[in-house]
Amino acid sequence: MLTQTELKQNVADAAVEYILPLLRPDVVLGVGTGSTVDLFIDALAPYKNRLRGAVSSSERSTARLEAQGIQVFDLNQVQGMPVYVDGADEIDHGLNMIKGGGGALTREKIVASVADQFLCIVDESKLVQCLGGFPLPVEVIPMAREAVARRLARLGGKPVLRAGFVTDNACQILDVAGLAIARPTELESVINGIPGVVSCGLFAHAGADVVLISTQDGVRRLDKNSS
Ligand SMILES: O=C(CO)[C@H](O)[C@H](O)COP(=O)(O)O
Repeated sequence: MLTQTELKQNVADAAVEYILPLLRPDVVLGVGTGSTVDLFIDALAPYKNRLRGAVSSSERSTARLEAQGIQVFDLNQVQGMPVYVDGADEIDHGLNMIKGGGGALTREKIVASVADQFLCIVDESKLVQCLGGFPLPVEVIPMAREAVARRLARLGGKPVLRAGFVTDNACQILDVAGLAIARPTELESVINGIPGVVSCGLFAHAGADVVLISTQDGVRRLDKNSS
């Protein structure tokens, strides 16, 4: 029986296999945040001379990339990237995701938006029929926190401040349990439209293009257009 860490290692290795054909000396990769991505960064390190570098979605990943000798570029220095690699807290069969368990959702969404494709890497515990078991992270501007929390409660959620946590954007996170996420695209728009919300952890307007799922029987792949 593989442990969750071993499952994450296997999908990190599979992600490196996936991106190897895309590497060229002028290529910059988009890199997400989290424990699965940490393993991906380490697995990528032996190939660092085959790429120009990376754009990172968090201070955490920047530190890990630089420790592995992979150059990190500011997004403003980069025109585009062939692929963005990141984990998820939940993903459904339509490749809609909940992200932000690590609190990096806003930068993740920004970097992903510049990439040609989003490669999601998860272990099988993250694949769900319907999103919402994992409380939805919502990044808020601190002065709007309580006003946003009231609006989220009116949508049926139970927002809880992530205590002691400050995002890389000097903002706060409300983790919202209890939301019925039958229509993720609509809910993403509604929450993003609340004044004071920086972004919410629903990735439905721009979900994953490909997901690699680590299982006890190996890594399997789902593509957006075939799922
Ligand atoms: O969205 C994220 C960080 O903001 C991560 O991708 C998500 O939390 C999954 O993390 P892990 O790979 O540690 O399970």
